[in-house]
Amino acid sequence: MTYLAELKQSGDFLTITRNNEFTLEPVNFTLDNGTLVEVHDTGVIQFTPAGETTKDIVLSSAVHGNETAPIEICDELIQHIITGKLVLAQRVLFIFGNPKSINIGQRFVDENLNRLFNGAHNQETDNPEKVRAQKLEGYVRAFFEQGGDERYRCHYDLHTAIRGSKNEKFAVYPFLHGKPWKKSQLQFLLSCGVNTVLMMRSAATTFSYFSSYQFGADAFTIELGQVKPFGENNMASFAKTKETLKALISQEKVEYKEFNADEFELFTVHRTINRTQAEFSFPFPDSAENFTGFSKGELLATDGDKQYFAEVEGEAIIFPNANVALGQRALLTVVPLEVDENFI
Ligand SMILES: O=C(O)CCC(=O)N[C@@H](CCC(=O)O)C(=O)O
Ligand SMILES: [Zn+2]
Repeated sequence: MTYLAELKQSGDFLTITRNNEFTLEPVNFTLDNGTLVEVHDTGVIQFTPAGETTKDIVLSSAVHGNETAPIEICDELIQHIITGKLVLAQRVLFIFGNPKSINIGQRFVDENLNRLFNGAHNQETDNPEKVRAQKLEGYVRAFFEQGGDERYRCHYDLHTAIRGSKNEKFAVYPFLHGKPWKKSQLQFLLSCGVNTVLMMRSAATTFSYFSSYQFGADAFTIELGQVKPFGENNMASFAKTKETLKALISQEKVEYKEFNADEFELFTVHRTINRTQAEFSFPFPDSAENFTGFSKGELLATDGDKQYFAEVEGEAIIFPNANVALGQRALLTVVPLEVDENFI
């Protein structure tokens, strides 16, 4: 096996993944501490500690290849696990989503991988991202099903945003179909340095929605800052996230501080604006940050002949992107949300 010795010695699964953009022969081996290591495919590595575990945890990064900070965080965790510096107490599946897009330093190669989950890859024409989405769904399904449905499940899909954000770190809570939002998850996020959460109001084809909807996992898309090339991330700004993730995977039980609504900024989606026309534009510059609020009546976007104006005072913009494919989300707008009986 060509890469096995290298993996055992360095733990550098990221480089092995980058050197094998589309496939990698599966291998497995056991660490001195008894943890079983299983490489299922390029970018997909599973760890099963020898002792009793209670949680099945998925940590994904590189669903967008140019979002390097999450890749660096997961790379370090994987290396520490394989070299024995970090001893796991829980089952963990790490995923580097789109290896080729890491290598070309782009969000995606042919198509945005994070619009292809929950079956959305089942379209007539194939491309590598559709194939990958289908395979990743299979690995996540096998991982959760192998654990069994009595166990605790979570999936944190780590990203960085294209624009700067007034609230630097924030998370997207996928639509729960009426189930309550969990304060304990907000406490986990706060411990990661994330105090801002957007509650989605509809089904999606994102990776986090897939794990939430199909497997009842506590799942989030977590935006950890702004996109930067490798080597340009200020890793100090990710220290809390890294420590919290380490604790999650290496401890039997983690205690977070008591919930206090005042420590959070919560938002709910007001609406989604899709690009339907080739001529699509925003009236604000690329420097306009996520969470910038608009006054009622101000122009938000122009899609062909249709203009969208802010419907409520303070309607704030998230993920504006005029370059998305036709039919895709070009902008989310959000409004504040108070903690009420829908939180448990
Ligand atoms: O900054 C941007 O415009 C996009 C950052 C990003 O990749 N965000 C995710 C959010 C996924 C979700 O809605 O849960 C995405 O657009 O895929
Ligand atoms: Zn992303």
